[in-house]
Amino acid sequence: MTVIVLSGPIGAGKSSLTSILAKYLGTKPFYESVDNNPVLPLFYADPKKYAFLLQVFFLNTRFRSIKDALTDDNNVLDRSIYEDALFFQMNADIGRATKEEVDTYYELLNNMMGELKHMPKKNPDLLVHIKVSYDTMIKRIQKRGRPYEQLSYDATLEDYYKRLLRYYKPWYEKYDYSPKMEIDGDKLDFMTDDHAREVVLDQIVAKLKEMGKLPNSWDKPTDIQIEQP
Ligand SMILES: Nc1ncnc2c1ncn2[C@@H]1O[C@H](COP(=O)(O)OP(=O)(O)OP(=O)(O)O)[C@@H](O)[C@H]1O
Ligand SMILES: Nc1nc(=O)c2ncn([C@H]3C[C@H](O)[C@@H](CO)O3)c2[nH]1
Repeated sequence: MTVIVLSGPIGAGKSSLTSILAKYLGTKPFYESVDNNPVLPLFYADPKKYAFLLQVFFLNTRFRSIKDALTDDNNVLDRSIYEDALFFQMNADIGRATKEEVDTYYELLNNMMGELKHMPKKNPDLLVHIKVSYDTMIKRIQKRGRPYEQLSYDATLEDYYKRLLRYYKPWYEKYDYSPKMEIDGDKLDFMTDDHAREVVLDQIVAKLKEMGKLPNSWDKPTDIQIEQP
């Protein structure tokens, strides 16, 4: 059983790479709740009011996914519980949560992380982090087109996104729940460039091999269908 988690800023390409990887490795993809998330549009309209509620929503869905993913089978998750505190801490730092909300959040998070220690598998096998610059992030956010994420919807999102990128660097450096590797999301256009996609998949397979974590049943597929969103 092999569990891979993706990480990276908004629009970095996590869902896209999750789908590609799941097809390539023949594993099961788990996606973050976005289009079926009733709190996300409320948060972008009024971040101060909804930051805590959104975080509890995500924490709950991420906890369910990682619990399922660590229980059986080979899985790929497009973002995991390990990035949850990064988002909430950043929102708290810019005044979007009260002290009571911050304290309650961290108690809940610690409680949930404690539960993972009792799972058949305690940690993922590999974290694949997609690193992107601000320019790439914005291009991808525009390409995907969720209205409430656009700078035209709220000009203060520029600061929010730039800040998010600053929080990711130390977060990735500190992450130690599993082995990790970084993909250059600026250079490797794995959605439209076949060669770039092969480079990315080769890098991930090489890392899994080196760790002895490539599923035994795996055969390199000759072709995989890429769904353009
Ligand atoms: N490497 C890439 N090259 C070119 N386009 C990409 C790449 N990665 C993602 N995209 C495009 O950028 C957009 C955002 O990608 P995706 O939804 O996978 O990001 P994400 O990291 O899952 O975002 P979020 O954090 O918001 O869930 C999509 O339109 C996708 O097709
Ligand atoms: N505040 C906040 N906390 C989170 O844990 C979190 N995780 C994701 N998101 C937002 C980013 C994208 O708009 C969209 C898809 O990733 O959801 C979050 N927002």
